[in-house]
Amino acid sequence: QPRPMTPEDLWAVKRVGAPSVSPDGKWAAVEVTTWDVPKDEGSSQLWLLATDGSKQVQLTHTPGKNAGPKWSPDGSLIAFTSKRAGDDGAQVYVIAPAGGEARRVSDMPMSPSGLKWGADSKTLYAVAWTWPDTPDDAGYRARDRAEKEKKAKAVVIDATVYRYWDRWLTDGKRPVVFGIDVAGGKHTNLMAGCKLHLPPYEPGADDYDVSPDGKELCFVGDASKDPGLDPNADLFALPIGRKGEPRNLTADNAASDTSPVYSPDGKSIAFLRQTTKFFYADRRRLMLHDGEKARELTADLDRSCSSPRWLPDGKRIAVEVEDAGYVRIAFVGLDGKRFADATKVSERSIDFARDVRMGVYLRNSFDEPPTVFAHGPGMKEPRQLSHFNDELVKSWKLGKVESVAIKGADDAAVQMWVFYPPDFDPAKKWPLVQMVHGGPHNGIMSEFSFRWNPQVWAARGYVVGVVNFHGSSGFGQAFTDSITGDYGTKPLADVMRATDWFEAKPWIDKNRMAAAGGSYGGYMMAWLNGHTDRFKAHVCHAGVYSYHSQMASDVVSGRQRALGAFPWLDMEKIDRQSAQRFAANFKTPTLVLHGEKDYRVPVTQGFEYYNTLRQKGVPTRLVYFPDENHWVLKPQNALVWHREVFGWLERFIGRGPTP
Ligand SMILES: CSCC[C@H](NC(C)=O)C(=O)N[C@@H](C)C(=O)N[C@@H](CO)C(=O)O
Repeated sequence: QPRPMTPEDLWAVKRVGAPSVSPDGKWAAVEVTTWDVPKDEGSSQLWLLATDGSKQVQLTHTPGKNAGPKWSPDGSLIAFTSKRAGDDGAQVYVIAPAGGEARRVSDMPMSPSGLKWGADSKTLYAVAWTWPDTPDDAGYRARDRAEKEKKAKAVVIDATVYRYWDRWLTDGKRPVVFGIDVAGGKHTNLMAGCKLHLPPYEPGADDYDVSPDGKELCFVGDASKDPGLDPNADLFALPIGRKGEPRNLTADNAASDTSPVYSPDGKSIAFLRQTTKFFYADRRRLMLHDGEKARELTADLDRSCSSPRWLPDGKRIAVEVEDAGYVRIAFVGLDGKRFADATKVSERSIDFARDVRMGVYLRNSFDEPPTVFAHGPGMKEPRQLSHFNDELVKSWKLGKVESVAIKGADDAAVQMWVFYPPDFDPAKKWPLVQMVHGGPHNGIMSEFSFRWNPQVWAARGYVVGVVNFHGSSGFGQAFTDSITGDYGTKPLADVMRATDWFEAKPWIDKNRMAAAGGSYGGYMMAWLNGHTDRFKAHVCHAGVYSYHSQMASDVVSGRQRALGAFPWLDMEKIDRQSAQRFAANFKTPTLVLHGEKDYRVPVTQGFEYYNTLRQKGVPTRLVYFPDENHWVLKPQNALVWHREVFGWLERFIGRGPTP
């Protein structure tokens, strides 16, 4: 008998990672993560999925994390990272697709990640953090020991960016690319002595590529004087195994150039380009560099591209594109011609078989956790390969999801998702929760969320509205950029107009409406509190309370563009966009939640908001997570989060239809 979905279900889902397909297209390797909630621990194992859909076979059994499988071009091995007995940190392992014992390839003092194979299947490449002045392992180990033995824990900072997300960047280590010999395990820092490094933010396989002949590394680096102050990520080509300086391939562009991938013949490099500085949501264009110059392939596409991947024919490049509520994989020809399916699901992480026409990718939607599918000639429809969650998904009684077009700020068309409770009866009156997304330049696509999952909220008996308000991604660049310099006004108007839309429905109980949001969505909670009393309760997770206080964020450069001014040049402008300015109006009971390791919206923002509400006598409660960052990622904490959030909503707007 199907039943409503619960927060526990989010931890019962087996979380499937990006597939890697065998060259002959017969198998896909994936990482599958399962969670032991009582132990608060995750474990990842590798599985093989037959692309004829006939079977799924577990390949690794060692407890812990076996991560990021990559199939070798000759088909003989699958590389992955794992921390096993005797390893200080994760190392590179290989395993035969037929199974058996995995073999440790690397023995590095650091933990490599972001693996890629060389075209000859003899070399693996990986990202690892090291000190620029410790070229060998002995030097690294000595420095590592010395750092750990230091009694003084004080950190002296003279960099612009010194921490990112939840990691301090003050130990002097920087991410670089290593080459690792698969047979002997010898590792070499390919960037030793070149003075550049990968961006120290979330370095990974997308930040570099190696030419098919193994003679050149192309990596993302930043040669500007102070990349924190004036960022300019560029692509650099560096000879491997011979002397040579890195050559800047994208010096003509002052903004960000990223995600290089060599064409199968090695003659060109596909990559992504932004042209507006200080704007993280600038449209990412798909570019092609022929060794001399670059040209854009998506000039007529008013959408942002990510994750470029060559098709083996060398004539097309696949990119992921957010488009009006869905993530689509678009195939872009070298002449700029494009093709993308218009399915009502989202698709990501495609990998192509080398020797046959076969693409394997992840499909997901609001109703379906990431699931592996294959598509190739002879298949009328994409074929489902993974079945880890079939039974669980079948056990859920999910409500209907609708996409509606409303008139938002300035009467402009704005898209909103509406989630109905599983037992929705339009003859009854239901409480409403407006769930406001973060960013602000994110969009809510039809994807399965493991944190803010609207279906879980709808299952509690709420109608849930999710507005892709002005500023959201996936609706064109002008829409994304339409809140620059005025972060609050249009998104507020959109949420209010969306709430009018709901209020006009006979099935909404106007007296039982609440709003909830995280990060920028949390900003919108405090902003709503200063501007309206129509909601009976708010939930504010990791919210930006004051844009003055965001000077303590890990990312500071760029806010002058977002907010329209540097604070010292127009303090009033920053103040006008800060929710704090409207504190005199605060009346709405608010649950505030925040994590200590949140460097994006520092935890003091949560304290400021909570303390203000408390001093004013507005009902409030603070849920503090000492071991979480901007997001709540641990199962036990996530269950507390949901218990507190749902408890708060129930206290002020109840749940289910009005009796
Ligand atoms: C496209 S992600 C948003 C990035 C944004 N960057 C900066 C420099 O502010 C950001 O981190 N915004 C947060 C305040 C936020 O709203 N985060 C969202 C999205 O990651 C969240 O849901 O956590």
